[in-house]
Amino acid sequence: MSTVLDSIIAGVRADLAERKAAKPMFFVEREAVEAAAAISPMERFRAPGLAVIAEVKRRSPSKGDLADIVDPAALAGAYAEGGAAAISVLTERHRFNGTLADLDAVRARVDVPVLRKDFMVDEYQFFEARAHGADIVLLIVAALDDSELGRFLHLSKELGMTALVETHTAEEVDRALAVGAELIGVNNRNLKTLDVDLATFGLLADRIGEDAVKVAESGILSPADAARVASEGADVVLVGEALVKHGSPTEAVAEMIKG
Ligand SMILES: O=C(O)c1ccccc1NCC(=O)[C@H](O)[C@H](O)COP(=O)(O)O
Repeated sequence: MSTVLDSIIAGVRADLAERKAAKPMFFVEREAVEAAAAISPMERFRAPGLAVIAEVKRRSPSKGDLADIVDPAALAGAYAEGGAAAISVLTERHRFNGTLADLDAVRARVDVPVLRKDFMVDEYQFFEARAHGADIVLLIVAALDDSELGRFLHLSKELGMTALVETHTAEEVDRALAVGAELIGVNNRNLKTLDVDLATFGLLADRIGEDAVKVAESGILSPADAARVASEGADVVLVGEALVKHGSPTEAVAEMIKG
């Protein structure tokens, strides 16, 4: 049976085919090599205290329209002012109303690392991410086989980027560890059903162990939720909805950090 994730990826592949036709790989590879070097988020993520990856998120398959973000750079600047350790920018068009132009605008505004949050299924997207200034890319274990996972992790590193390897089950955590992921996310949202269960992070955190940096993703709606996952071992939280709907993004990030 086809899942939400399958249908998102079908749209991503169709868009990708258009971009590849408009700008062949050779040109994107050159732009990636010429881009300013990527910034590693790992030192900040490993530092004491909870780090926040603050997301620029207009809409989502689970919640529909969330916020009318006309100036993503201003939002990212406000997040950085509140102490965000990194900014996540959704660049998928059909379900999230994001663009690569959002990534460009955010990259130009902030000095903290920037995550290109998309559904990465093809080498081209990694060169493209780097060409547009991304420092971090997302690898969703549920969307990739082991060979793709290993290849894309390696390619991310070769381009100087850090891969956030996203899991949702014990088996996916084991697959992430097997390819040597150093930054592992547990998504509290099941991308096949869109159900959110904040307990997911706590159930999987121990399995990740102490070597990898642990990121709790999705469904963190309040500082109390952030404090909960931090107490369960999260080094980092990735937050979208709660920040874009808060009204004062700088304060919202600062409150999440305090927990
Ligand atoms: O947000 C969704 O509905 C969604 C559905 C299908 C695939 C991915 C989806 N979201 C991407 C994310 O990972 C979240 O934007 C991110 O973790 C922040 O989540 P939240 O704080 O709950 O907005």
